Amino acid sequence: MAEPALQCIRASVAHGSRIVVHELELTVADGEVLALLGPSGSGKSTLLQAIAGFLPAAAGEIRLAGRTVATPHLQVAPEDRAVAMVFQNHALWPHLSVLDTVAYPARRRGIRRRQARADAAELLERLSLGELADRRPAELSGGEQQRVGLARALAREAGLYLFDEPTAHLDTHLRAAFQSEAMARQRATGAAAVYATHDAGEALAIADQVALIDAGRLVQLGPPGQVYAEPVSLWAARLTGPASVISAQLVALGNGTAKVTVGGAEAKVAISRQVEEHEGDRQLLVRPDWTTVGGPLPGVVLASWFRGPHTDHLLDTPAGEVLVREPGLESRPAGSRLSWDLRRVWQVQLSPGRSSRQDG
Ligand SMILES: Nc1ncnc2c1ncn2[C@@H]1O[C@H](COP(=O)(O)OP(=O)(O)OP(=O)(O)O)[C@@H](O)[C@H]1O
Repeated sequence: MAEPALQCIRASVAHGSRIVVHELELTVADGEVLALLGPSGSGKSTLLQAIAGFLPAAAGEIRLAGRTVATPHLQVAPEDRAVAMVFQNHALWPHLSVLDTVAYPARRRGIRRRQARADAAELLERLSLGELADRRPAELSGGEQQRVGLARALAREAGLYLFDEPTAHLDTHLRAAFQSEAMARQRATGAAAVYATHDAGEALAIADQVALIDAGRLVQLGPPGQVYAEPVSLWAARLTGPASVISAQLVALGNGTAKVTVGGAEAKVAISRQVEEHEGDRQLLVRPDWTTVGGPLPGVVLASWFRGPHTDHLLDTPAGEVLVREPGLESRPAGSRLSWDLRRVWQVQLSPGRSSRQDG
């Protein structure tokens, strides 16, 4: 079997004498995308810098394609690691046109000038940068410079791409274009990727595995659907999306279903096996997309937010406040009654997580 693209084995990383990444265990298979999701200051960039070779490992080991590149006694130079680091901000060479900037990685690989420029032009088109091809960095806006830097990073060939919040300053549509281009490249080349972000939607959309990082420690690791539906703590639940916690009675009915009682009314919900083991009066996690408007449960509208594809209503219910979701634009006046239904719940550990920091 092929060696994993990346293995962090109890890897710790420090800035000076301060350890900021603690004994991290991670494996990224060939072709896999791992999202590092954590609040600002949780250590995402620090970990990427250690993987890229800009920072040493304070403890443990980092392997790339089976080769040890970092231990406390070894630090293989960045240029000798087959990784491409994609930052938020890239320094561009002032004398090169956008086209030649993006053609540069291919030229370095020995590809002929005409071919390299043709490939670069195609990549620029796909990233909606075609019109800038002849300009120099001084003639670009800050956001355009950033996108050219991203294009140049994508033009590199590597076994592992490291993305450090690459879309943080991009407009929504450019963000989507960059994400789809980055993922298409990564799939086409069979490379693996580690993608650091504090945007849960982005992490869940692009990743095969999501690692939740809090204060330099791994809190949860799993496929997007699992970290979203089965967060290990309230902190993990809030990091991965909107969540309400209700106090309600839960009785398991078998076959992954249960009855939840709210103010004397009942809803039949889906549960995972872990929830079944804990039936009785519970603190239950409810995602807005696990609810529908209309149904057996009572509530009164406290506030509503139109979000484009859907409207979220905050309801006061006998089980506590719940965010309920309805497709489209629906105005429901504050104080009006709104019945609702519940399709799924998750038993949540109410400890906020390892750190006292909540949402960064
Ligand atoms: N060059 C540095 N010297 C000293 N401490 C640093 C340095 N860079 C980062 N730190 C500290 O290390 C910790 C982790 O920072 P890091 O930049 O890795 O977090 P992050 O998750 O990438 O945050 P962000 O999302 O804001 O980029 C923070 O406490 C930060 O203050």
